[in-house]
Amino acid sequence: MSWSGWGDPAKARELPEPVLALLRDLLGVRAPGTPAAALEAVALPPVVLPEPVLDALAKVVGEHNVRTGHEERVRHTRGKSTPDLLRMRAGDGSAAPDAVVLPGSHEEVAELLRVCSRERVAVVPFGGGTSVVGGLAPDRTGFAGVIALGLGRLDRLLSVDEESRVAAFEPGVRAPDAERLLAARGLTLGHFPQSFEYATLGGFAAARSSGQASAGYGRFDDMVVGLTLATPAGTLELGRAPKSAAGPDLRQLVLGSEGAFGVITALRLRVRRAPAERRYEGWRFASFAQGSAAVRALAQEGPLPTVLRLSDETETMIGLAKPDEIGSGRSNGAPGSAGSGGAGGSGASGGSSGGAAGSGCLLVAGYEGVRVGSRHAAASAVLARMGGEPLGPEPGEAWERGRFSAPYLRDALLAAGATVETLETAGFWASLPRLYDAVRLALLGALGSPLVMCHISHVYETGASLYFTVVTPQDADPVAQWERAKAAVNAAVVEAGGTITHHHGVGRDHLDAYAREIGPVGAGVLRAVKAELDPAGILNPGVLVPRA
Ligand SMILES: Cc1cc2nc3c(=O)[nH]c(=O)nc-3n(C[C@H](O)[C@H](O)[C@H](O)COP(=O)(O)OP(=O)(O)OC[C@H]3O[C@@H](n4cnc5c(N)ncnc54)[C@H](O)[C@@H]3O)c2cc1C
Repeated sequence: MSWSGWGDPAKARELPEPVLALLRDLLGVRAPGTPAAALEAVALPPVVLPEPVLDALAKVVGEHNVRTGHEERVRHTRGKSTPDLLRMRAGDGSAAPDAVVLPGSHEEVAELLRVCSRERVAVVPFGGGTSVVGGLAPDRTGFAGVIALGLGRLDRLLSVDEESRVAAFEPGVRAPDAERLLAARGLTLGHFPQSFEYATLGGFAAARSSGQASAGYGRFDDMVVGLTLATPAGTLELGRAPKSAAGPDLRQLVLGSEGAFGVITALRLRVRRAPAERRYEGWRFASFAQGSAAVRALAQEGPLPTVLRLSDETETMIGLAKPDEIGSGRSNGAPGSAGSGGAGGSGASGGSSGGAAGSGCLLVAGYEGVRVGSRHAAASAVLARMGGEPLGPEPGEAWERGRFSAPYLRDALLAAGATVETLETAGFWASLPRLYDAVRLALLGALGSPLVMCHISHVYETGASLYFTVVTPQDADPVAQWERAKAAVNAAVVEAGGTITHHHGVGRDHLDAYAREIGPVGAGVLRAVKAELDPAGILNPGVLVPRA
């Protein structure tokens, strides 16, 4: 993983000329961004953890598994939000941990938590490091130091109960490895977030992740049937049965706990048969409102495809649903041109022309697993009844090919002088149009005339999430510029009655808005749980739990 950007450096992407022209002509991006500092030049604070404490940690995990080297600390500094990347590119490593500690078992995690509670060392559970909400940069005030608890050594598939369709994993297993291990038995989790290449199972549970195929496989929290949580107060073992009436479901207290209540050291996950058949395709709707009504009809009346994604007019026009094709020539050239959105041009192979070039909204529907033919036929009838125009397989297959590509564009955009960031929320169907308008207006108010794109890709009978991508020229202080925009959006989401996050989590970036969302009683409940499980307050301080 690139330390100052996203993903495998070998897959880094240059911006093609049409995209540079778009940045110049449409957005007014004039100057390139500051080039990324060299890794050796990142300024880190001195290691303040006293030697005896480092020795005590080494006694638990072995000397080799307590790392204080420059590169190791840089690679465990912050997550992968755009402000995180802007700070890292500028050589600002001020949030670095003093040490990276790598436990190899539940018992070692439990013992580390005891040592750290005693020595007042803050502990940041670190999975794939892909947090986009400031979940890996704790408030170190009052602590003797901070360690990143790297979970990469806890990377085993523990067991598979094929009869119950439950697989047990350690938390540091990355998503591609989980899929590979399950595929060997003909199984799948079906969890494919855009951070798939690097994020871990423990991180998915801790942040209540939701993947691109959530319509078919559910959110990650739907997949978790059991958990083991190491806390300073002892171990919590949860999940004796799929469902239970034995009081409140404490699993829900661990899901989304973002490392603030304990460290997830094992997960038992519902798995499914790997799909034998897959079918992806595109549809065109005249407007986002018309497409939303169609998506709602599928969510409420069924049948739901496995993947369902509706881009608004701007996202369709830019072609973000098919990032692999931006500027590649495969999509008729320039983003914003007819074919790039898939609503009209080249995407029409196998279907009708899709109407006016570049107009309307692209819907991608993917069907996987069993009864693909009959589900496709029934869902297609609903989409056609709701005004959809079939575009054939190409736009859907193009989306599937490029589904993990978009984050690689972000680094090139930052280097070119544009800030690009994503925001997400969710609400009930009846409030969704108001939420959509509120977020867009907040962004326009804060940033002037940014490019704002949106899609719906997680749907429920009662509502859906809205996922925005924003591109704007960087000013002299792009971090402060983005923080102003983010504060405006957070306020607008709360005001419009949406939730502050559908799947990215709370971290530090959403903490104030989250406190408003749950109110003083809710915040008090979280503080009480934290006080019980983590009396010394060492676990990810400043993340998730609102201060009194
Ligand atoms: C380019 C990009 C695309 C993304 N796309 C999606 C998407 O499509 N859907 C989505 O849901 N999210 C997405 N995310 C957000 C992110 O990938 C998720 O939040 C993911 O769940 C984080 O997993 P991780 O292993 O990287 O966790 P980390 O980033 O390492 O940690 C996240 C939080 O969980 C805590 N934590 C991690 N592991 C444990 C553990 N074992 N026990 C207790 N606490 C733990 C950490 O302390 C932190 O607070 C994206 C992020 C990026 C950068």
